[in-house]
Amino acid sequence: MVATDIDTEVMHEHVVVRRGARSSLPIVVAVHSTALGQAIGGCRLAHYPHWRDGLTDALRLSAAMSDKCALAGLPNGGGKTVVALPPGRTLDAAGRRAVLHDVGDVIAGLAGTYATGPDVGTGPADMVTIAERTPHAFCRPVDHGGSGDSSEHTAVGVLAALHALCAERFGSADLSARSFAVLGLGRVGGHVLRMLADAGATLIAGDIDEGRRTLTDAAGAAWASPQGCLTADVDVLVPAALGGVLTARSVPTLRCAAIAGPANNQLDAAATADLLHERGILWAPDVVVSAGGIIHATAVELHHETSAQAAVRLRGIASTLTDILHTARATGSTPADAARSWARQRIRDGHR
Ligand SMILES: NC(=O)c1ccc[n+]([C@@H]2O[C@H](COP(=O)([O-])OP(=O)(O)OC[C@H]3O[C@@H](n4cnc5c(N)ncnc54)[C@H](O)[C@@H]3O)[C@@H](O)[C@H]2O)c1
Repeated sequence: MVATDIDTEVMHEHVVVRRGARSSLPIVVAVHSTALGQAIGGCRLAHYPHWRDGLTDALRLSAAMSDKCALAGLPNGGGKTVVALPPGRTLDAAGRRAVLHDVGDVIAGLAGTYATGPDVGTGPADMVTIAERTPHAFCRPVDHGGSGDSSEHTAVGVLAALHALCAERFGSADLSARSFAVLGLGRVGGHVLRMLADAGATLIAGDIDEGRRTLTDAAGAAWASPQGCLTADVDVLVPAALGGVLTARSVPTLRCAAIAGPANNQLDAAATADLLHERGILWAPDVVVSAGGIIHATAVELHHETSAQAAVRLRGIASTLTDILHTARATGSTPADAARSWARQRIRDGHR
């Protein structure tokens, strides 16, 4: 069959499914696209009912990474590693090391077409272990020559996106004039809350972990339950916990005017973008908003740029989002559709 442009949008270039030689665990590495450059995407170590569910996740997440890289203007494509742990399976230190070496061997066999980083279930220290088998592992700790934890850079990107979103939705990028509900106060959400407080914004925040209340106290924010936060009567909702928070059930309960946050995969389904659009809630696509960490890490570690050059790329999130929101407004489409078209066009151009 002759490959067409449509095929390159949906087909992965290379997918490896391997039983780890040391761990006997199923390892999936999906390389979605190298049209713009080396494919990148984190290593997910998570429980799945069946390894095929891990394969499905790897295919979906690697395709989303292609969009994320294209929208971030990175010379990279999308990939993903998934280690599918059987239900209830735990790993001791030796077992973890074994599976990370197995992952490193699979990546080493890809001749540099793909590099991995941290994701759900893995962190910078795990990248050091993978790097014992392949050089294609980034986001290692600073004392191992890497750029370390990316959450603060992700938060900087979120702030850039919030400026652009407020300018489009409210006619002013001034955050001190706006109210925000930050849902999830983990590594990224905690930074975002502090930065919004520094900008003089009015704040509500919540987390399933009551221990995070100290962060709201320090930021002068009001504490709310996760549900109270989600449905707060604020200008902007900032999803910073897990994905899937915007659904056909939750959208009718929202009282915000706009949404932008770092949480990945905020929409439970593509059609939920239409529901937000119908309600007049302006949603900033998470693939654009959450890219700060990967932009910084790849710029510094893979492309050997200075921190100053990386910072310029990071601030570019604001202009990218502005372009997407303007396109969506001009064409009457959703920001999700505008972002997808933009990304696919860049990837197609890269194939030519
Ligand atoms: N860390 C990064 O650089 C980065 C980069 C891109 C995207 N993201 C995404 O941003 C989100 C946050 O990442 P993180 O690194 O801060 O994670 P994290 O694990 O440090 O924090 C997540 C927080 O959400 C809270 N939480 C979990 N379920 C919740 C719920 N139902 N309601 C309210 N709070 C809940 C947790 O208690 C925790 O405090 C994730 O979706 C992640 O995939 C993170």
